[in-house]
Amino acid sequence: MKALHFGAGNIGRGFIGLLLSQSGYEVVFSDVNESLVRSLQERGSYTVTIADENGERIPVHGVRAIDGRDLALVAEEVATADLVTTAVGVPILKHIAPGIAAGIKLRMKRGGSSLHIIACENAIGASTQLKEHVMGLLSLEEKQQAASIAAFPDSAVDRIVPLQHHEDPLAVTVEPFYEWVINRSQMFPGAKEISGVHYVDDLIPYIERKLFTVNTGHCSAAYAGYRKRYDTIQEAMKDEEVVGLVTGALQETGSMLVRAYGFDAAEHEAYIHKIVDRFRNPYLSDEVIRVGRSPIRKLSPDDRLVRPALRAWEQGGNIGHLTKVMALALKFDYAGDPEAARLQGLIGEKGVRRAFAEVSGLESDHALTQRVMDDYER
Ligand SMILES: NC(=O)c1ccc[n+]([C@@H]2O[C@H](COP(=O)([O-])OP(=O)(O)OC[C@H]3O[C@@H](n4cnc5c(N)ncnc54)[C@H](O)[C@@H]3O)[C@@H](O)[C@H]2O)c1
Ligand SMILES: O=P(O)(O)OC[C@@H](O)[C@@H](O)[C@H](O)[C@H](O)CO
Repeated sequence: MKALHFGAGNIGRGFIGLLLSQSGYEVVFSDVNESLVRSLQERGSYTVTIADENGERIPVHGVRAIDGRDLALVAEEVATADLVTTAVGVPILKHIAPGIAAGIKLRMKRGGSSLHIIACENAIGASTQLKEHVMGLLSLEEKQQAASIAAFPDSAVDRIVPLQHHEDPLAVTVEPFYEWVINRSQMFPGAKEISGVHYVDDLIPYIERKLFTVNTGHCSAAYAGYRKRYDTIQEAMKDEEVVGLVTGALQETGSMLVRAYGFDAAEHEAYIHKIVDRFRNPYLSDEVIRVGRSPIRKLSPDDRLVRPALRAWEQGGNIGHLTKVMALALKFDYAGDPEAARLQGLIGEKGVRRAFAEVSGLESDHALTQRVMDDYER
């Protein structure tokens, strides 16, 4: 059994590649980072270290890697894979679509079996987004045929994997916790299950609970931490003011989620506590610039700040901490982050109100925009 995984980065090696290998797949990574691909080709293995008091080291053997820029090679691997997964970042999905589309065409020509293609990205409906990119590259006839051979189940993935700074370029340190949830209702019947994955028939409550708790809380710590000149989330989480903002934002998204999905309030509170503890993990060093990366994406309409805040506001709930985090995101001016630089350019060019309206999809005179602007001025 072979799994082709796009993106041999932190989550690719530290979570998806590891789980697929433990599940009996031969893992083939496709990546555009030449030195990473070369190291994987030369060594064919790497080590995952669990960031806790035991520091268990888990070897992952028998992996291969291909150059993701070689379209023919990518297509051949897609055509012969038993599973395709991705962890490349949402904006990259459109760039891997041509290789996947070419692979599906090849597979159809050869009369190959059905295939699941699962995007493991931090977004609602990431596999569906990938499907749209892929289907957009097929003719009408190919699209009809592809629908019976390729399915794109959405998924939610959760494991904190920081930027890695080791002598060994393939070594990856990850937190002990992980959760991978896949929408079974978008899969072909009778598919082999990946061990360690939780299959559900309705993914939306799971992905929203994850994105609007783990990722809302995480970026709250990152943007507040950046403002207070902390380097890592772990340092920021020692500051009671940062913790107050994080837990305040999570109370706001939590109340919204409990109202929207009928989650048990006490269980959700325990979920929040567990996540805040994960941010504090002393065995990890997770930089605020990673967690705050891509502020335009994080301020976009369906992401971890605007969507839960708008929904909470519509429900008549509190949003005072969330608007403050959005204001802090507008002040995330780390020059090494292309989106942060673009956002600061937009603010300089159009003013902060119009820049926020543009990235958030909210009207300039929306009540929520006004509250973000008030916090920004403060
Ligand atoms: N790191 C985490 O804690 C974490 C947890 C859950 C989800 N995620 C999500 O997983 C995704 C990847 O995050 P990451 O932290 O692993 O990032 P990363 O930068 O470590 O890894 C991304 C990899 O994709 C590769 N890539 C870029 N363009 C490519 C292409 N065209 N073809 C093949 N590979 C390509 C990069 O070279 C890189 O190795 C993101 O969507 C992120 O939101 C990350
Ligand atoms: O990957 P991003 O940029 O969407 O978000 C940064 C972090 O919050 C994220 O990578 C978390 O570490 C991860 O989502 C935990 O499961």
